[in-house]
Amino acid sequence: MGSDGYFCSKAPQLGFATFQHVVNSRLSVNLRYDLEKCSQWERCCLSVLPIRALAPIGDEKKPIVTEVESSGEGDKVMVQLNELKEFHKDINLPPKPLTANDYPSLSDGSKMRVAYQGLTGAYSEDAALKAYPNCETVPCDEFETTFKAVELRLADKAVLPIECSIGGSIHHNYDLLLRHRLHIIGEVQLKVNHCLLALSGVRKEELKGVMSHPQALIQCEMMLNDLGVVKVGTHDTAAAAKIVASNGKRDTAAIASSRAGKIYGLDILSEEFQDEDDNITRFLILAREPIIPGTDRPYKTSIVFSLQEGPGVLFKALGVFALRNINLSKIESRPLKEHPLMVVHDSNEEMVTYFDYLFYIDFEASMADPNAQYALENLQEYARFIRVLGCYPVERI
Ligand SMILES: O=C(O)C(=O)C[C@]1(C(=O)O)C=C[C@@H](O)C=C1
Repeated sequence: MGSDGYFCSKAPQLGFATFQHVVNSRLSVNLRYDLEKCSQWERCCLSVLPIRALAPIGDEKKPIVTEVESSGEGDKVMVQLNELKEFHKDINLPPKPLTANDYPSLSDGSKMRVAYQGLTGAYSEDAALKAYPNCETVPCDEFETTFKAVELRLADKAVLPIECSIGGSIHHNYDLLLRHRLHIIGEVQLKVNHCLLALSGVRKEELKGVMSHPQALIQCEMMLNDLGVVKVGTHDTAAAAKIVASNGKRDTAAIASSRAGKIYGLDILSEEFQDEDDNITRFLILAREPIIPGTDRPYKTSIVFSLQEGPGVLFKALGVFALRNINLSKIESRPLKEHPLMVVHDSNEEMVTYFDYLFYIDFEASMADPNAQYALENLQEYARFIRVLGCYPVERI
């Protein structure tokens, strides 16, 4: 066994399952699970886990810190090609291992470090602060860096935008959820009110260009077309505000939040600049450990699966939820990159190829609910692979 992970062999007829935990290809812990004593939810996981362990999906490699240095490019985490280039603020020292005291209490969010993509003033930081008002936010260079920051214990949680009510799904982040092993432990629905920001005294008529994150540019597309300006994409909305503030150009504005305007000293030319009044972005909160699902309040479960070949398999797969009256709140498909083509034989034994997909589904039920467990057991009949990405309380806006 070459890589880290859980490996499971199941012997339900004997009443137990064996787990082997392999770390750094060396350390191995064997766990014998007594099926009689397992709750239904645990048993359901046992049956889903082997599929997950065997599925050759995603990048199994864990990031390795090979270098720690300060790039002096501001306070952002950049972990590239398995290298930690810089961690937050001004530390030049390697990250110190966390002790039990470093673990924050979940009750008030104090001391918790939450990684997000962007500069200070980005909407993702607003989402982090909405979820954990007293947290320390950790700005990161890329979305993938937020995952690595949590994996490397430089942050406790990551906040990741996953879909916008105007622009739709953020596909790259769906791919990252599968490539990494973090768990979804919550969601944040954030009302996004864009402002058109410029240097003091600038009028709209003077503008030739507007900068922002591509999602924000999409959300304000009609307004920008009316202005007749050139749209320029930036890493995040706060970065656009920072560039406009620091380059001193009076013909360029930024789309960002009013908070970003204050931070970077820009004037607001227009508020609620988005094309639709109701502009909501949904963020996921990710952590190294899953939360224990409950039934005390409405919960949502996010899964990803790929399907066996055959007619109507997707219909049957979705049927396992409909049959149990479980509502689906989201479905997204992504190409199965390692095996993009599915080869099947038709009735004349001719070879036919289809694109092959991963399906991401959010369903409105808790994994503590037997109904949801039966649905997943049933789904296994049609799936080649299933992974539970997380079960978490539903956030209503
Ligand atoms: O650029 C930011 O401020 C972000 O937090 C990213 C992001 C996104 O990726 O959708 C978040 C919310 C808004 O929809 C626009 C941009």
